[in-house]
Amino acid sequence: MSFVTLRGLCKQLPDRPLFSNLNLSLQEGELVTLLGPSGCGKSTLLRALAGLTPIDGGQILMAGEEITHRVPQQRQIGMVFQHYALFPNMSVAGNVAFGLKMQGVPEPERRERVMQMLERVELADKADAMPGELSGGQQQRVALARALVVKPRLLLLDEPLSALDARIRRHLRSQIRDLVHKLGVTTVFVTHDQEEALLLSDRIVLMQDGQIVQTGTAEEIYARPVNRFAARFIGHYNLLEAEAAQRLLGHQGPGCLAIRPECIQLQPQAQGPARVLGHQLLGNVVRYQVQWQDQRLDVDTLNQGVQGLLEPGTPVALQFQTDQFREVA
Ligand SMILES: Nc1ncnc2c1ncn2[C@@H]1O[C@H](COP(=O)(O)OP(=O)(O)OP(=O)(O)O)[C@@H](O)[C@H]1O
Repeated sequence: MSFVTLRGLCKQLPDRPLFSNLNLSLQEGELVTLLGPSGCGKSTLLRALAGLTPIDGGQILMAGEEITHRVPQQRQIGMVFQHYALFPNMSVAGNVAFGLKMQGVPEPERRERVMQMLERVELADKADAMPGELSGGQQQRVALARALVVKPRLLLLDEPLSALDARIRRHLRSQIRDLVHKLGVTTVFVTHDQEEALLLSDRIVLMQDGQIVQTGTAEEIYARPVNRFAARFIGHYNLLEAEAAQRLLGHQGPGCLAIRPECIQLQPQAQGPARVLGHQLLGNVVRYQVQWQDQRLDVDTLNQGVQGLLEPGTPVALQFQTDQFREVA
């Protein structure tokens, strides 16, 4: 049975509907990411779950109870935002203890729970520090501890890593994943970063223009995108219209052919039918842009070092892993 259910949610903006009849279920203990481009409605959906944004129709249920009209304080939800929003004049321990104090938890238990949670986020030695003395990543861990210490039924994270640098981001990402799984708290994580969603989620909810385009595990969405948008947004697929797929590859089918960049091999060849246009270094992967007749393709290869790079203008032959072709609407 689902733990959280959004049923027929509607949200009207002054000039247009954002959601109309949006449906989503979350299982207890799962970590779900809302993924989509800027403006698709991720934050509004999260805020509706939290009770911070009123909705114009539909129902929200948690553990079988309707909470649609409950104020945020009555929903037992923990939230972490992109900007840390810690109380600057309170110590780290004071910040984490705040919610427990509000709940009337007595001092000895409060102290014990705060220290336990700070240990879990590896900040026990900073209990007496002030937020201003901490790095961005540390402040975000305090915000996480503050949200979790009250044992929320649902944890909502709105782009919590966006303001951090790449290395800290990676570390904190796996820390969040491990922690929420260990505590078994149902979690919704908003991001526009597909890599973050692929690495974090038990399930991804892919959104576009206020609608859910596809839900599934990282593997499912990556390997079986339902449409062009999903194919571009998640897998960086090359898209060939049916006519081009037939003409160039002899592929018969009514839909658009989606080909992942890593499912094409390049071979330098004097008579090669395609030509390298340029490349981008993505760390251990080199992404080539290749012109093949009227089509421009992205091709990913392993980075074998600078001496192995193909210069712009190099003629190449292309080999395709045809069993990885995917037709999309
Ligand atoms: N109170 C409001 N009044 C008018 N328009 C709003 C309001 N709240 C949100 N919107 C609009 O709704 C759309 C969705 O916004 P939302 O912040 O939910 O998107 P998002 O996917 O979280 O984007 P981002 O990643 O940029 O935050 C945007 O076009 C935004 O301008």
